[in-house]
Amino acid sequence: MPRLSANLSMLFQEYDFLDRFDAAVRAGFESVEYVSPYEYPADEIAARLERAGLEQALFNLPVGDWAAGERGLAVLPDRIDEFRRSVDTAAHYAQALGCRQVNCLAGIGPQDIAPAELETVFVENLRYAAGRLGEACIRLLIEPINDRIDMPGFFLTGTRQALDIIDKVDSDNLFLQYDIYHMQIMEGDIARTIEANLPRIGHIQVAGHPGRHEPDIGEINYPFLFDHLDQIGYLGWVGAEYRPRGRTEEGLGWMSGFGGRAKETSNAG
Ligand SMILES: O=C(O)C(=O)[C@H](O)CO
Ligand SMILES: [Mg+2]
Repeated sequence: MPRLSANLSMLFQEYDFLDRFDAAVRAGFESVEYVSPYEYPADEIAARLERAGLEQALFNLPVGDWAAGERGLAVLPDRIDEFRRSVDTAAHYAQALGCRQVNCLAGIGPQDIAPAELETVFVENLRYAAGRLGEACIRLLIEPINDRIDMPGFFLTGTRQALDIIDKVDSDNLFLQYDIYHMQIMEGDIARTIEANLPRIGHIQVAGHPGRHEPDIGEINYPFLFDHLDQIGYLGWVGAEYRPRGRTEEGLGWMSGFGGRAKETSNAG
């Protein structure tokens, strides 16, 4: 069974944000992740992590004005200075939280700017950020996200596109964040894609589809995929990034259930 990280932007919303850390460890998670730590002082979050004995698996670079619909700054030609400052902010938080990797959301590009121009901005921003974060021993990740349901207009939507961009950036500090839920919607072929790109994958996330609920609801065979991750030697975190159907604690049966079911699968084979 891979090591699990609780995504506190989606799980445990029954609690105030800072109380979600204790809830996560009570439920059996070893680490946490979330969209944004920046609303809280870094030392306050660090104290919650330490008290709970949790690792900080990941968070995002500042994403812009989320409530206004922004989903990252990295492709926006008129926000390059802000993007660069945001990298410093993320490095400060990552160091305070002992976090070894951060995810850069590409963003939603203005419709009147050609994709090729957005990509040029993205590549240059990523090259800057990968270098700056590398100096602090923090890995940079990019995550393709589905633009069919969750983020219409999002710039980065597929594995091939992400790997091409990583190649163009040409840094040894830029990795893929592979969110199985998004990639099931956009392209499928999950197990083979992960295996083929294992050294380039820095983080994996899970949710059921359709609905983005618990991983044991829907069409994706997570018992098989978790077993596969163990067999191919994936050593990173698997982030539980889903919208619980009810109270978070009541839907956590998958955490123990998958270990047993995955073992049965391999015994049967
Ligand atoms: O939406 C997702 O899948 C993400 O992981 C983004 O980084 C938002 O947290
Ligand atoms: Mg994700």
